[in-house]
Amino acid sequence: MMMMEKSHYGGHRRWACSCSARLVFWSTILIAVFYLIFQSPPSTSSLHSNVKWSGQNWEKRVKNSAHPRSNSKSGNHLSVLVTGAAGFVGTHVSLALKNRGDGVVGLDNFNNYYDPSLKRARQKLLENSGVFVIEGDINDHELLKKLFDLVQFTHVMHLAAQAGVRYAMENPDSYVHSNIAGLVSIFEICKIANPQPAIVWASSSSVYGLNSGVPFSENDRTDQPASLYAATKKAGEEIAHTYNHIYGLSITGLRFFTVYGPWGRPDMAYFFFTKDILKGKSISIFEGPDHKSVARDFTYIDDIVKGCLGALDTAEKSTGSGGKKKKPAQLRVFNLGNTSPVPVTKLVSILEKLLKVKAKRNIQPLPRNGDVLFTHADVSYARKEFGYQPKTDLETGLKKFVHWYLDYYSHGTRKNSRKSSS
Ligand SMILES: O=C(O)[C@H]1O[C@H](OP(=O)(O)OP(=O)(O)OC[C@H]2O[C@@H](n3ccc(=O)[nH]c3=O)[C@H](O)[C@@H]2O)[C@H](O)[C@@H](O)[C@H]1O
Repeated sequence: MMMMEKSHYGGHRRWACSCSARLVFWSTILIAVFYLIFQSPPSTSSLHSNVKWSGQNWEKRVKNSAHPRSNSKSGNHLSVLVTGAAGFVGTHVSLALKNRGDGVVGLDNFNNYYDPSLKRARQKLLENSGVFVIEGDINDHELLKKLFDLVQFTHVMHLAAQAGVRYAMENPDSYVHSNIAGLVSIFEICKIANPQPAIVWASSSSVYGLNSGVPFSENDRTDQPASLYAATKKAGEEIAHTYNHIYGLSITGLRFFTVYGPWGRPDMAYFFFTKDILKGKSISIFEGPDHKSVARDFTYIDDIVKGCLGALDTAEKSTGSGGKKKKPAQLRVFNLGNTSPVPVTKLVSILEKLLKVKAKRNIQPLPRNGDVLFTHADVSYARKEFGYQPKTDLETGLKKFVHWYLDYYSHGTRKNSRKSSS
């Protein structure tokens, strides 16, 4: 009996306990839900600005980095904001500008589209050369405002973008976010800056889409893009026209043709072919209908850098102020290619020779995922305007790439087991 009573009493207490525990549990959940619904979380930008983008030290670093050397080799004394500075082209262009004495501030969001540790390594390289790279997004208006309040940039080299033609089918939003919204965000801040900087930005050879007439000239049609990537770059060129027309921004678009070289992008074929050949993994080589070879006008990074600097140096000043245009401003688009397309099969043969490893070739029909059959640049306009003349053939350029690749990744595995990305 006693036992029963005890147990009854014990049972009641357990019931009461579990009841109040449940009450506490559900009220916590309820409070959390209310909090999530009715409290807007602090914006990431303000969070960041408190932590990373303020303080005298931060401002000093920005200003120092932006300041051109008085004995600048170019004699131009540019102060350039380079977006996408920890990217492949961004790193090389930033270094070249800094080395000749121009001021450079880098901006990069270090996203994980490909191995961010490669971007961090590039950042280290830049910081060793005196280029401060700010971690932030081109869509962060508050950060851009802060930067433009601190520095009177003479130029913006806008290279931040979502790259890759095939990835657009997996993640279309990121192309709209970076290549459309991000571009508008950059134009908006430049539009209200006083004085307005001149802008040079990365368009793409992919705007030529399904065109069949070669070589591709800037005057050719660009209304048949084969990928969303290409479509966002084409849209960017139209948006550039609008900002030039309404606000007097001086804008130059550069159509890059399959840029490769040391510190390159791991999502590009020459890069992951190298990785896979070394690992003994098979590589897919695309071919066109009737076994037609697919070819690209592969362009070495040093040639592209020269083109970027040429475009910056010949960019005229913007003509607007206070958000209003005073008179017509410069609007240009240039092809920056190598002018000699090479079949992808030949690219693979060169890699085999340099790596001394036979590739396991898996020939596949070109998937309908954004790729085009061939690209080929006519660069006569860039040659005329700023003496652009590509000098590096594919074999010479790949040799330099392979040298860097082996050095970078063998050091990585030995010293800090850095993984090569895919
Ligand atoms: O000029 C540009 O505007 C673009 O250049 C670059 O695009 P692409 O020219 O397509 O380079 P990339 O992917 O290296 O493929 C190279 C070749 O390998 C073939 N390819 C590719 C993958 C594969 O598995 N097999 C294969 O044969 C493939 O069919 C192609 O023929 C940039 O990535 C892009 O961001 C943009 O800047």
